[in-house]
Amino acid sequence: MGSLGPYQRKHKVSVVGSGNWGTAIAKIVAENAAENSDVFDKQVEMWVFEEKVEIGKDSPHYDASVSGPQNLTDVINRVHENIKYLPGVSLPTNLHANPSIEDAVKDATILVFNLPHQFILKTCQQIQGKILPYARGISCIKGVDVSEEGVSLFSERIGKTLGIYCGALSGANIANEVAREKWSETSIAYDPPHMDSKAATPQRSPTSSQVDLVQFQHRDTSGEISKVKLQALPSDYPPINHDILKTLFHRPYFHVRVVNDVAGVSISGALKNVVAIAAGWVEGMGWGDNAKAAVMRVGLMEMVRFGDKFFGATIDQRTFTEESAGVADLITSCSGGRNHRCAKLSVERNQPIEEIEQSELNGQKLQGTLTAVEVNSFLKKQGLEEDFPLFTAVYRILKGQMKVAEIPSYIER
Ligand SMILES: NC(=O)C1=CN([C@@H]2O[C@H](COP(=O)(O)OP(=O)(O)OC[C@H]3O[C@@H](n4cnc5c(N)ncnc54)[C@H](O)[C@@H]3O)[C@@H](O)[C@H]2O)C=CC1
Ligand SMILES: O=C(CO)COP(=O)(O)O
Repeated sequence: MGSLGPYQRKHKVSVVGSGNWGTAIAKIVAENAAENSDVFDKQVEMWVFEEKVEIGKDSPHYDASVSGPQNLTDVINRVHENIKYLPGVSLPTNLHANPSIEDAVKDATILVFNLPHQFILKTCQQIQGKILPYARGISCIKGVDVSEEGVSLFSERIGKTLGIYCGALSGANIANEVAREKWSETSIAYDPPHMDSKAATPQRSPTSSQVDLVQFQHRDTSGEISKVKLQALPSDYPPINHDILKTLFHRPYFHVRVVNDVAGVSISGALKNVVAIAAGWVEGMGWGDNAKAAVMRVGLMEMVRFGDKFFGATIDQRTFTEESAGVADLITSCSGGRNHRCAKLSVERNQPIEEIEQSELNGQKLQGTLTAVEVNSFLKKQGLEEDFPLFTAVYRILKGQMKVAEIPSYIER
């Protein structure tokens, strides 16, 4: 992409998270930052939750002069590979692994959040008041923030916690495939309040101190309406809009469609993980593809019903069928995802899925197990468990209150 116009400042991009998907997305944005150095600062920061790693003698990265466990960040910056969470994939040299979250985010105008959902709110609290007030975010997290009281989108929780606008990215994107540059599609949802489109004209008067009070569109089922002071992006930066997000995320092997439906993109990404667990169990039973297709059919219906019931006013139902974040993600997750794989192994080995997660994933985290429990606590409080029989069955099987063999009769009721 060529120059975006007469802007004097470049966007600085930071990725918060460095797991399997966190690192794959960081690779993508670092590649694009390097290729679009008129718009983006070349160096991309990636915050790493620091830990020690050992490099075995049989590894190509073994260095006899360095003995014992090493910091993961030091290893990533030395060998340009995340040997723990994305082994075997070379990372661009302009991607910098940073163990300090405050340092990693302090100058960023675009923050990409990519962590297992259980860690995101605590992580955001660590950087409250320490980011640029006019930064914008994209959440790649597949989960929803659910409590007995209500369901809210992580993009909105991040936005509220940090006082910024945050969109969402989700799609049929098994990280190991994307990182190896096998073609896939994704959906980015970005629909900031009108002030950002006004900021698209560099002629406008505005300074970094301009503050607009913006009422965020309410998508929280608890009924809470939040007002967030959203600061306009200074006009010497290229506007953060659909075009620039495409420039940042689209690769020849990673095709991006940018839409406005943040709720639809987020909800489908979260709920498909619950369905993928059921699909894995059914496959583990040796019941075959027809059975798995039945679980996926019912699961998709429940995803759509959930979105309609709790986010009806704001969601675009077409997202579930027309965007990568919908049915395409459901299909890939029920074939090659970790939730599916661990659930399948748990039936085959007659072992709890948490034990399989521990033994098979080397620190990566399942999202479907936690989401199933969180969604159930909300549905139970609403008296709606029976309206979502597959989600309820997944919860009950996880809790040992039902058996996988009961799924067919339970979801038919
Ligand atoms: N892996 C995949 O294929 C895809 C994952 N996603 C979604 O992306 C999100 C992030 O997933 P992954 O990057 O795959 O993570 P992951 O499953 O690889 O999780 C490991 C990450 O969690 C971090 N971590 C562990 N304890 C932590 C703590 N206390 N605080 C902060 N971080 C901690 C680890 O340092 C590591 O970076 C999830 O919501 C997932 O559903 C989305 C698309 C594809
Ligand atoms: O979201 C994914 C693919 O789009 C990956 O799903 P898993 O977390 O089950 O691997």
